[in-house]
Amino acid sequence: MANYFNTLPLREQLAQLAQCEFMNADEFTDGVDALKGKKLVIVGCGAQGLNQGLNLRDSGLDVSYTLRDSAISERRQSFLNASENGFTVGTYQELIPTADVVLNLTPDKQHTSVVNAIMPLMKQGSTLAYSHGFNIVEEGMQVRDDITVIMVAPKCPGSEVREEYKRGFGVPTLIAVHPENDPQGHGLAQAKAYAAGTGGHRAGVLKSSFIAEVKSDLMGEQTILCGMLQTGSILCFDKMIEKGIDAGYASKLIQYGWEVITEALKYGGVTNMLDRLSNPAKVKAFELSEELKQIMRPLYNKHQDDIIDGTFSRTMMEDWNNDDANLLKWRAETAETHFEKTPAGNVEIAEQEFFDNGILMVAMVKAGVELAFETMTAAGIIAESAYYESLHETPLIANTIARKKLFEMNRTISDTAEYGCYLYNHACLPLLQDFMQKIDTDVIGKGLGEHSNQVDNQTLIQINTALREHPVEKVGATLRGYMSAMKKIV
Ligand SMILES: NC(=O)C1=CN([C@@H]2O[C@H](COP(=O)(O)OP(=O)(O)OC[C@H]3O[C@@H](n4cnc5c(N)ncnc54)[C@H](OP(=O)(O)O)[C@@H]3O)[C@@H](O)[C@H]2O)C=CC1
Ligand SMILES: CC[C@](O)(C(C)=O)C(=O)O
Ligand SMILES: [Mg+2]
Ligand SMILES: [Mg+2]
Repeated sequence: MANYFNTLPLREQLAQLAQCEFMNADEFTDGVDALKGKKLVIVGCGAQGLNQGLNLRDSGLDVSYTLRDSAISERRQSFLNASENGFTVGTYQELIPTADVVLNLTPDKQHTSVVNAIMPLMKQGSTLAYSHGFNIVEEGMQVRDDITVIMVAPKCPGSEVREEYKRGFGVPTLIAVHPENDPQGHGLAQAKAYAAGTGGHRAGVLKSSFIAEVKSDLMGEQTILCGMLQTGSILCFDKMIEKGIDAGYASKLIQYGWEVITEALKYGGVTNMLDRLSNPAKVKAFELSEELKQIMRPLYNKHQDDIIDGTFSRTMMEDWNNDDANLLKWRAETAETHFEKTPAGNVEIAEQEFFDNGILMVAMVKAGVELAFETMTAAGIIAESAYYESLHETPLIANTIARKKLFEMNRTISDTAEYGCYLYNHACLPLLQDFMQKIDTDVIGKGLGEHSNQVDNQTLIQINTALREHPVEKVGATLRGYMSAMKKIV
């Protein structure tokens, strides 16, 4: 199989990268109708599988699960997830031939073998759905001509897909139809109904392409969403220990700090996050983030370039073929970091203190969000999609660190995201070594304290303007506006 993106002529690559359109709420008036009465069979019952299935069933659709034989006979967690929630569970032979739509929600690494196993069993004219386009775009999976191939990709971890649905809302979702596999022309109607069934239509749906989804999703997860938070956690923690800050305090400041800081991002973007700081702290955070952006820009460009030309996927697939040797080694190394091994202390940290004593963390989030957004849009990804993959999803990933540190983040995200996260971390740690030499506890651990509260008017005006004028803030304001308007309707 060849990398599908690399087989396309340049103009087609560019057209598909730029394919992304925010859909109006009135395009979802039919709700789940296109899938009503159809049999949906989900392969895999993990992070996305379980949570999407629960939402789809609550939306009135007929959902069951198929698992590999060993998962059923050994009553593994995926079997328990499905059966204890009252779903029918069966083997591929039992359920795939009955399915109108097969939702492939197994890890990306398994897609080729899973699709090769289920395809011969699939009904004539049925549909194969994905939540990430890696298999189609990077591996060039060829699907039988009579089968429709769609994607419904929630822009968040599986746990949030369910939590938002239970709140009567949903999560922003990207949908697509593979142009090579839409024999009956109903791919879009089915993808819309599937997105509505998960609740995604209440938060905002982007009509996009498999290619745009893959090239933006990989970029977001490797850089700001997971990589930057991992690197930032390790560097900030080690610096505080080096400077004599209590280990329990340092551990708590970071473990919960990302969540508190990025909550401000969720409500009012980078501007609001920096507005939570005093004026001198804001100036400091801005200056640090500008320096960070300059140092890290080549790394962000490299990640995007390697994703676009297929270098990243080739490298990761080599690791797949080597029994995940690197992934497993890097996972074990992460578990051994000082940050990961130091429990959060039993100390009270007030909400504002996370900002005041975490100026460097604020600077890292700002730098990472803006760089990821700038790099994606420079590569042809549309601003709305780049926003979801940089700013929007950062708080959702930060929540996972608050639960159980980097272990929880890397457990919750896909294996593909975890691999890319470590790759970024290994490159970024040495890159920031000199920068970190100059860092002291005024920006991480203790705050600016009683230092002069004076700022230069012109400097402050320039900083506020730069913050508010950044393109991620413009598109963010519009998209957050849609989300809150839609939330009120529910
Ligand atoms: N994690 C996330 O939040 C997000 C994931 N996605 C995408 O969703 C898809 C699913 O990812 P995710 O939910 O993380 O996956 P998980 O790792 O959580 O999936 C695990 C499930 O897949 C099954 N499985 C594993 N290997 C095989 C195999 N060889 N054959 C059959 N079943 C297998 C497991 O069953 P068993 O018990 O047999 O091992 C289990 O039910 C991916 O394409 C991912 O990119 C998209 C957005 C976010
Ligand atoms: C963290 C990245 C993600 O793409 C996601 C949760 O959206 C993944 O692959 O896990
Ligand atoms: Mg994603
Ligand atoms: Mg992903």
